[in-house]
Parts: sequence; C-alpha cells; structure tokens
Amino acid sequence: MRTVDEHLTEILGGVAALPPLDLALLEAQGTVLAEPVTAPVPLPPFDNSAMDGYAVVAADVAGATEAEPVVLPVVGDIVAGDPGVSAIRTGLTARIMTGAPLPAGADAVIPVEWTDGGAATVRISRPAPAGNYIRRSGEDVLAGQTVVEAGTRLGATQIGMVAAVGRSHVAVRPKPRVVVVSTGDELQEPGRQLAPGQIWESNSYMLTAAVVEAGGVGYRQATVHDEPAKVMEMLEDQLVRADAIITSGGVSMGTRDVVKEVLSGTGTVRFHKVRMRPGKPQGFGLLEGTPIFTLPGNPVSAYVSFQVFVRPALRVMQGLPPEPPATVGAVLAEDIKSPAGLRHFVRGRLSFNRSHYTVTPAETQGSHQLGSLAMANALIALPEDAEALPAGSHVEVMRLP
Ligand SMILES: Nc1nc2c(c(=O)[nH]1)N[C@H]1C(S)=C(S)[C@@H](COP(=O)(O)OP(=O)(O)OC[C@H]3O[C@@H](n4cnc5c(N)ncnc54)[C@H](O)[C@@H]3O)O[C@H]1N2
Ligand code: MOO
Repeated sequence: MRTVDEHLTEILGGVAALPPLDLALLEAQGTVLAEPVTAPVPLPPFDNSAMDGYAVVAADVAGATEAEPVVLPVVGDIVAGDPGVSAIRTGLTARIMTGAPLPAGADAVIPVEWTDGGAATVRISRPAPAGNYIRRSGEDVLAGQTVVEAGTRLGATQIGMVAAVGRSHVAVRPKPRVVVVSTGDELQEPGRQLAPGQIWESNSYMLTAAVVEAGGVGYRQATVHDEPAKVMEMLEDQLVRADAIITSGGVSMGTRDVVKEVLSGTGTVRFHKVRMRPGKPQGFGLLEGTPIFTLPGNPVSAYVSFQVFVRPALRVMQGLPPEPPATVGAVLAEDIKSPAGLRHFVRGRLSFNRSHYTVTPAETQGSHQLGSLAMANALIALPEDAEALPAGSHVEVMRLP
C-alpha cells in the first residue's frame, strides 16, 4: 500500500508540459499561454477623447456659464480613425468623437451635452478643467508592459487583451487530448436496452466531461470487452491521437481484470493499492511514452481518482501548477466516521451561512453510489489519522468543478 501523496508524486514525475504551439487567437481559447504577451506600443496609442464633443483650450471656456456661454468657431470634425483636424489654437474648437485623436493645442474636451451642438460655431455653457475627458496615451498599458502572463488560461478577457496589443497568434500549451476508455462485459451503451446483468456505461461519459472541465479535449472511446487482446489493440490504436489515456475498470483482484493483466505485461505501467477511499486500486505508467491512468471501475472511485490524480497531471501538461481543486475550510454539520490510515473523500454539500461554510456529508458513501455524488458539490478530504469527527469539527473541503 502507498499513500495518496506517494502515488501523486510518481504521476507528476511521469508527465511534462506539452510543447508550445502557435495558435490563432480564437483557437487559443481555454489553452494556457506559454509566453508572456507584452504591448509593443502604449495603450491607448495616442491621447484621445473620452466623449463626443468639442476639443478646446480649457482657458478659453473658463468663464462659460448657462447665462453667458462662450461661442467658438468650429474648424472641423475629428472622427475616430480619421484625424481630419490635427491641431487647434486658442479661440478655436474642433468637433471630436469618442476615441478620436486629440488635436495638438487642445487640452480639454467639452461633451456635446454642455453645448448647443453647433456645427459652424458652438455655444459652450460650462467650463472644464485642463485634461477634461481626455484619455492619455499609455494610461491603460505602457509600451513593453506584460499584459497577460505566461501560465494564464486564456478566457474572454485575456483574448481581448491579446488582440488589443495587436497579436493575432499566441504561443500556448495545447489542450491535452485525452482518450477515455471503459472496460467491462457488463456495460451497455446508454440509449440501449439492458439485458440481464448489464448496467449502463457511465464512467467514460463522466470522465470525458471531467477532462473538458480540467482544460483538456476528451475523446470518449467505445467500451471494450474484457478480452486482453482487444484491450491492448484498442489502447495501441489510440496512442496516435492521445496525449494521455484514461481507462476505468479492470484493475482490482477479479479474474477478468484485463487492464491490469495486459498493462502489467508492458513493464511500464505499475499497479498499486493506495491508502484512500474511494479509489484504492490504481495504476499509472507510460505506454510507449504516453501517460496512462488506469482508474478503478466503481464510478465514484473513478471520479475521485480523476480529481486527485489525473487533474493535477493534466494541469502539468498545460504548464500549470499541479494544484488539486481549491479547498475551503468548513464546519461539519454532522458526525462522521473515517477509516484509520486511509485518506477519505466524503461526498457532501457545502453551503455558506452568513460567516462560514458548513458541509453536510451525504447519507450514502458507497463507491458504486453515483446518486450521492451527482447531488454533491464538494468532497470532504479527511486525513489518514482522522477516525471519528463530531459535528462542529473543522474540515477541509474540495469544491467540485
Ligand atoms: N477482492 C477484492 N475485490 C475488490 C477489491 C479488492 O481489493 N479486493 N477492491 C474493490 C475496490 S475498492 C474497487 S474500487 C473495485 C475496482 O474494481 P475494478 O477497477 O476492477 O473495476 P470493475 O471490477 O471492472 O468494476 C467495478 C464496479 O464498477 C462498475 N463499473 C465498471 N466500469 C464502469 C463503467 N464504465 N460505468 C459504470 N460502472 C462501471 C462495475 O460494473 C462494477 O460494479 O474493485 C473492488 N473489488
Ligand atoms: O476504492 Mo474502491 O474505490 O473503495 O470502491
């Protein structure tokens, strides 16, 4: 038996960040930046107007009031993208639109609402300080400044920022392509009729979805029967498109635990009992260089194993730190018991009550009981030395994605 941390350490030693790839911006959504993105020019690149209005010399309108407006001749229009008028001087104004470059000589913008909106001459009825409604060059981002750090997952705001500094492509770690395979003669495809002894196959759907939640691309592969030659053939076929493979089932002590049987023979995948519940039987290794995670078949065991072992590895492949799902401290709402010597992941519901989080363990905790996992929003992570915890105890709780 090995500890959770020992097994995770072996896994993290067997995976590496995927080589960077140059992707067009929208293709890069959800991937992790492999380079810092910097601004080649300041943003805004030039001083410009924050309002539709008139560019003026502030001193010219210092005495403007409703009763005694200042009247100025309008020398022209400046629209965004077409400077038109490049300079004014005292006693003159230019009509200017939001985002248009401020003409030389102007030091304030009067919004159109403070004027009569005139085209040839304009009556201005309010004064403005120098700098009024001017957006200065570089006040958003300085030239040379890093706008998105390497190691950032590209969401909508980061993609906007990268575009705003003029980049059409970025170097990113691609999403790991993960093939998910279930094994088991008892498994029937959802949508088909169950024959006696069959159950609907759910692990590959759950794990493929979990891969996507963890930032990967999931390929769900059809279930394979418990025939060693078929299992090996299928795994080898998948290697061409996989950065990693996840299997579920066939790793414990049964007579038909084919995954263990065929992969043990490769010499590069090793099987262990890990001191955890659920998720005791685990396997990991490299199949022709590709990481393969052989998760136990019980659905809750497979899911917990994914969060504890696979997700951190997929993060490393994306160039991210291998941290587990975020935990919060919470107060136990009910007594719980935990097996000595095992790290225990208890399904529960986490809620926030005014000042603190409370977590209520689910009633059913069997490894086959997906019902309580689907209703849970958290896993209470009880350390190996916890045996009985009374209600009111403080526990660490992993939020589920
Ligand atoms: N004698 C022992 N028996 C078992 C041990 C043990 O130490 N000694 N460990 C138990 C534990 S703990 C687990 S977890 C399971 C793991 O078994 P396998 O990984 O070999 O998985 P299977 O036997 O193939 O299936 C277990 C269970 O899960 C169901 N299953 C499997 N795949 C799917 C799927 N894709 N979708 C839905 N359900 C699935 C399967 O029907 C079984 O009920 O072994 C214990 N036994
Ligand atoms: O580890 Mo098994 O996952 O306890 O059911």
